[in-house]
Amino acid sequence: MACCYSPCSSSSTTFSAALFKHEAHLSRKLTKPTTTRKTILLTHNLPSPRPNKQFELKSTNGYSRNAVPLQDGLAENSPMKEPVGSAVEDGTISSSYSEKSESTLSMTVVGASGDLAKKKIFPALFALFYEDCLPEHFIVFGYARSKMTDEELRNMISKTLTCRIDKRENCGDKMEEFLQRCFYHSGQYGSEENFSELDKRLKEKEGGRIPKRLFYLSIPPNIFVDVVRCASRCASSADGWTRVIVEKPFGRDTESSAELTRCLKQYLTEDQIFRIDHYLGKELVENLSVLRFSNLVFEPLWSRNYIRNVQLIFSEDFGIEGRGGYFDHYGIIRDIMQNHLLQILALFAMEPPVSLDAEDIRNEKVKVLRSMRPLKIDDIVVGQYKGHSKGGKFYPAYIDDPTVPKDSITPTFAAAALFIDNARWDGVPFLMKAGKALHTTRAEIRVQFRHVPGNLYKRNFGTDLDKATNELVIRVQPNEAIYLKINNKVPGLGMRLDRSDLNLLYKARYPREIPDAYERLLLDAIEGERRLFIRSDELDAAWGIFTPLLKELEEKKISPELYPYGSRGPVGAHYLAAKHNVRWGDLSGEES
Ligand SMILES: NC(=O)C1=CN([C@@H]2O[C@H](COP(=O)(O)OP(=O)(O)OC[C@H]3O[C@@H](n4cnc5c(N)ncnc54)[C@H](OP(=O)(O)O)[C@@H]3O)[C@@H](O)[C@H]2O)C=CC1
Ligand SMILES: O=C1O[C@H](COP(=O)(O)O)[C@@H](O)[C@H](O)[C@H]1O
Repeated sequence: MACCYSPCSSSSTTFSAALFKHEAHLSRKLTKPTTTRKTILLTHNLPSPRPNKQFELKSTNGYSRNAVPLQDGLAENSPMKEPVGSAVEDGTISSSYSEKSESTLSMTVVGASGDLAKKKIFPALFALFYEDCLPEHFIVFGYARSKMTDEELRNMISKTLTCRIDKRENCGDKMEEFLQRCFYHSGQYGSEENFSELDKRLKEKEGGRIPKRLFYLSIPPNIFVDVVRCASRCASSADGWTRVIVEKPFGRDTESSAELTRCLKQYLTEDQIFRIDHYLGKELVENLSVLRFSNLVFEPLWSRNYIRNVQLIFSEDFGIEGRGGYFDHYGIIRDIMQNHLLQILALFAMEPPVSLDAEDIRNEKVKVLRSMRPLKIDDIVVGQYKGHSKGGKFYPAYIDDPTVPKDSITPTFAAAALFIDNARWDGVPFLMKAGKALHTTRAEIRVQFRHVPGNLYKRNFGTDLDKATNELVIRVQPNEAIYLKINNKVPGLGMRLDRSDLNLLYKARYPREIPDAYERLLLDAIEGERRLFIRSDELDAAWGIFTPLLKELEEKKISPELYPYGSRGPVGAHYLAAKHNVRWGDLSGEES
């Protein structure tokens, strides 16, 4: 496939040299993990020369925020050879330590006029500001081609900012304060001149403080590399750090993803790249490891010995609604399965990591992904929604959308059976199902346990023993919950058994608003915490599972099974599950 990104430029030797140097440094770092941890502990115990509110915060992995390594890949000419404010191993403090409070955070949302920026990024930044999670000195720049003044940007984003339902004090004042820190610069995505102008404006606002610059690429993927080239050459931080959050899609297959990574790495080092998968920022996905590794009752059951199958289910009750320009080129397998559902699967199935350090966790995720069998055509069912009338209303087919070609065979639904060929999971089907325009909107993990051996109450269950097995449901959204289906005696003199739920319903137990996934992820990127971002080898392993299948589907032009808008999806999904002796938990009729 031809490179869809702009050709890497002539000065790449300089960057490659920097990259080489940095990778050498990184590999030293990776082979000496204890050094990093020692540094963290030392940093923990250091008195802060000046109180800084950042020092009171906790990063999302539970470490003190300043315990998270701030060290990033440094550009060739950067004078910053040690992270600002870091402690060295003998307990001394680097000379620039006291300057830390004199640094400033500059966030540039590239593609600020777009849907994601308005819907998610600006509101998440405001929520962080509202919760006092941003440093004292910060600014937010919007960048896009659309012409807008600072005031017009503020106007635009003010429409989507909200205060937490449970915390409304000073909402208006806080919003105004936040908006005053927001600015806009209009420019082309591939223009170094325009990025130099942005740099100038950033510097004006940074007021001589050490800049920590975060760029969020909220733009179509074909311009990622252009932006990274311009930002790294003309608007990166000379003496602080520069990080780039990259939105999906990270390519369409193994080759294009590797090419994207190769092109990005002409200008950035791996640890400057924050590949976002917003499902990793969701509360219940974040809780998965806590559930597994901090409760004795779950982890011992977490294997082929007790688990019959695992189901990862995503559904939306609306269709593509004008996003066909993007979606038709990718389809549901790339849009949801290869990233969101596979990331959940990796966290679910990985071995216990050595620690909560980003690299320890990501190493385990890579291992489990690499143990997975590449998908075959027999392991998948694809579907596409068709028009349907209900209650006097007509719901259009996928191909009725003006942004979709009339003869499109892009799947809007897929169900797949995946297998992990390792000792823990040998033979356990991991079923995935993802679809648009279905009967409900939901994302959940269902764990179906094996039958109780020699069950004394067998005759109380009738013939369908599957129905009597325990099922653990982790409902990611909506109505976050964790519940365990158990068998219970119905109170009374007889011996009648009943299916009941041990139910942890979040809104009942934790009556406060759950932060949006983007808040957690932005905060982590600001803090340099990489645990919830995708490393390049992880991405490569993920594509390895799906690429052969995606190619075969496209080469053979496999037609999707049509299903009515608002239905439960194609019947083929049931046959696929049945082939592996599985019944979809969400369709059992007793779902909560
Ligand atoms: N929207 C969502 O819910 C989600 C989006 N994403 C990803 O986030 C990124 C941004 O998404 P979204 O905001 O929806 O995208 P948009 O299509 O809204 O694009 C964002 C901005 O990029 C500019 N742009 C759009 N098309 C082009 C083009 N062909 N060439 C150059 N510039 C263009 C426009 O700004 P201007 O014309 O002013 O320059 C636009 O406002 C994408 O990578 C997407 O895949 C990921 C998950 C969910
Ligand atoms: O990444 C994507 O996610 C959304 C669903 O996200 P959610 O947080 O609302 O569940 C999906 O609609 C979109 O197609 C996809 O690109």
